[in-house]
Amino acid sequence: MEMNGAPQAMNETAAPTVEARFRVQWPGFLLDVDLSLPGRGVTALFGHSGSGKTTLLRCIAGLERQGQGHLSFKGEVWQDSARNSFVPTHQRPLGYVFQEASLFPHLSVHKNLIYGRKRVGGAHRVSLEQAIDLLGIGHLLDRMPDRLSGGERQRVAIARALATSPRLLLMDEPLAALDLKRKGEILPYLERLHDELEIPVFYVSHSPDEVARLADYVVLLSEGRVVAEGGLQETLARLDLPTAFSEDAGVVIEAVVASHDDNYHLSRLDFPGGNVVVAQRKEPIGHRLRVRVHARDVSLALERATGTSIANLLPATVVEIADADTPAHCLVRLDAGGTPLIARITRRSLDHLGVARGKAMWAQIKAVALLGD
Ligand SMILES: Nc1ncnc2c1ncn2[C@@H]1O[C@H](COP(=O)(O)OP(=O)(O)OP(=O)(O)O)[C@@H](O)[C@H]1O
Repeated sequence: MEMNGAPQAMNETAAPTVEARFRVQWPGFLLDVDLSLPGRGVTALFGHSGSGKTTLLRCIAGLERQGQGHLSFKGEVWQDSARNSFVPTHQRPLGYVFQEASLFPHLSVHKNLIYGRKRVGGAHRVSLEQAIDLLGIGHLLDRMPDRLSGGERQRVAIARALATSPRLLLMDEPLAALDLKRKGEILPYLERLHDELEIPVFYVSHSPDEVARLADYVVLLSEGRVVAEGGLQETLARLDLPTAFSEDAGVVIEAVVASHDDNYHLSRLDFPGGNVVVAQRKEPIGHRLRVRVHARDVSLALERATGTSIANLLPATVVEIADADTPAHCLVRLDAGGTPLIARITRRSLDHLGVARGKAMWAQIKAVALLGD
């Protein structure tokens, strides 16, 4: 199980306000999508390398003119190929953050930020101070870009994109060029953006961890097509998607810190359908957290086990059984009082326990790992 300070809106799927239809043909590749995306929160564009994530983001930015497309943002039409209308990139109110921060090398951090800001003129929805504060770069303003670490450079690039007061923020694997440690440093800032700004973010990633941590809505792409789209929790719990076959298969639960046990250094996190006890958290009672439960860390029992060191037992009903990545295993989707869980168990256990749809069982969450601490 993994957890982090959570974005708040995981289960709220706002009315679709970004309508995107594109058909772009490259030699040997066709992007063909028809999407209705939420106009708030973080939408992850997720898929393997070459699935078309960047091409889709570039289409939304107006950087791909060839091909057919229709794009409307909150009722404003940015592209309608059938009517030959196309709002050029520089007139679209968007910020774009690339894998590698592209700062002007001859300008200080502060001047880089000001430069981006000048471009938009009047309407400033995000103040410069707010952008600096959100990304924690106040102490870096006088530095030149070549004196920044990779993570700091990327934070400046994100602040610069924000300083342009975008109505839509596009991020193309903003953490891809960073090592694990730097990624860990930047993720909390991205979470803050999510929590504190109203700007919708389209976030390209092929990292299940990043998606679990940041996204509210997920678009799964494969070979230029949309394989699935929907709220994060429902989409991760689907057994018919390639995500279910990966090492990282599992669900995300939104929980609330319910109590702390100072004696044993534990905290209890509540969610619809139950609770889990984890190593003590620093967040106050009432704080919302995202909890990631990997399928490989969930086992099943017929009865509530006693005399075991396993603490986290939840009553759950079997909803669906599907193949897993090896013939020896299968995936079982469970409903724990409204919260979906996936267990990866052996076929032998499946038969042995008589696991079947509708059966009431106990799910045991075996391992607890924390993400983002
Ligand atoms: N300008 C272009 N001309 C020709 N082919 C292109 C062009 N841009 C992208 N492609 C091809 O389109 C396909 C999708 O590429 P895209 O970069 O959108 O995928 P991706 O999912 O973002 O991949 P990655 O995760 O590796 O960045 C790839 O096969 C790529 O080679």
